[in-house]
Amino acid sequence: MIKVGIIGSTGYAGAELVRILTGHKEAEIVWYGSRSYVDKQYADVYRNMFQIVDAACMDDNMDELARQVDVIFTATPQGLCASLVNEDILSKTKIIDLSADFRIKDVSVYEKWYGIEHKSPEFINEAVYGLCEINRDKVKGARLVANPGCYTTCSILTAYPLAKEGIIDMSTLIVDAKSGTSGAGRGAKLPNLFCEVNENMKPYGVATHRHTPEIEEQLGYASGEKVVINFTPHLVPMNRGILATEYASLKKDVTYEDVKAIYDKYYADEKFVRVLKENELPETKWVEGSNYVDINFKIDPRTNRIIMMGAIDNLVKGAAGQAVQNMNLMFGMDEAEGLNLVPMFP
Ligand SMILES: NC(=O)C1=CN([C@@H]2O[C@H](COP(=O)(O)OP(=O)(O)OC[C@H]3O[C@@H](n4cnc5c(N)ncnc54)[C@H](OP(=O)(O)O)[C@@H]3O)[C@@H](O)[C@H]2O)C=CC1
Ligand SMILES: CC(=O)N[C@@H](CCC(=O)OP(=O)(O)O)C(=O)O
Repeated sequence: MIKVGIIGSTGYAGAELVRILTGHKEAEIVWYGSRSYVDKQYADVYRNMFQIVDAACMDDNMDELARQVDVIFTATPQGLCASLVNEDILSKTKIIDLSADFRIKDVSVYEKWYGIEHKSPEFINEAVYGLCEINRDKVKGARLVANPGCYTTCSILTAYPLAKEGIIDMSTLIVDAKSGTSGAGRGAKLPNLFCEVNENMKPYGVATHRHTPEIEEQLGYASGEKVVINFTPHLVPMNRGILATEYASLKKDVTYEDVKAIYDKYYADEKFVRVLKENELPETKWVEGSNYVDINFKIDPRTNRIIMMGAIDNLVKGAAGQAVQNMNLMFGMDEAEGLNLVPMFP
């Protein structure tokens, strides 16, 4: 049994980790980390866990945690993991960080977009960007995994095969994405109150959202060129789900069959990526509660553009599910263990 500690177990991403790991055959949570609920029963913080989790929340003592567990998930605000990690801790345990601290290789880019000083830049190079479908082999040997962001997971996986095969003009790429409100976490924030979100749809972070450089960096590796995109996120009145719609000009004359063959080349054997049938478009409802990414595309011959679409559950493939997928790879377990979550409907 792998012993697991979660720092930030009381946030939305942490709670999703608890839900998924509760059903994992080879992992056991021994540390429910919290800042605000120390000594309180976890099942009193999240009552869906009544009679399922019998443990109290514990202080975020990283040194003690590193001695006790095989892997630590940090599901905490930006900057926290970077302020805790050091060589001693990494020599005792592995870390999967759900925040952005180790996702961006250029520390000055991180500091500019996040507006904070990076406290342990010496570990950035070592960290593996944990997008399993793309970096599987590197994840297997990692001590420190940077779990990708929710918008980024969806946006990158949706465009990756076409960027990699060079059939789209990367300078024309536009990513328009919508997220449910759980993406913003459990902390009370005025823009996320019921009356502000319900019956409403709003863009935010336009031209400034911190996921922009993460998408640009990863699609830059795929295409082999510097990528600069427009990324526009929107908040929509749903609990969970991300839908990314991406537009790019085609560099070649291609048919539906050509593009489908490219997606199949990369994803036909991927358990968690479902390239849909022709004319069936991704919807957040069909992936809710699961680790799937649903992807499809449409060629628009009038504009010579391709429209790529992807849907995920932000808390599962966009956070906790992907983190568990990374853990499975790091410990040589079945990559899908704990993740055989059938999407819920309605
Ligand atoms: N929500 C999502 O869909 C996604 C989130 N993420 C990332 O996951 C991380 C967690 O996000 P999310 O769960 O949404 O956020 P929440 O606000 O819901 O939870 C934050 C968690 O961090 C803990 N925490 C806050 N401040 C501190 C601190 N100074 N020291 C220790 N613990 C602290 C909180 O503890 P307590 O409540 O006990 O005070 C809580 O458990 C973030 O980095 C986020 O960007 C990534 C992908 C998707
Ligand atoms: C709806 C909403 O507010 N979503 C969050 C993204 C959550 C996420 O993936 O965040 P990290 O990259 O920090 O891990 C946001 O836009 O900031």
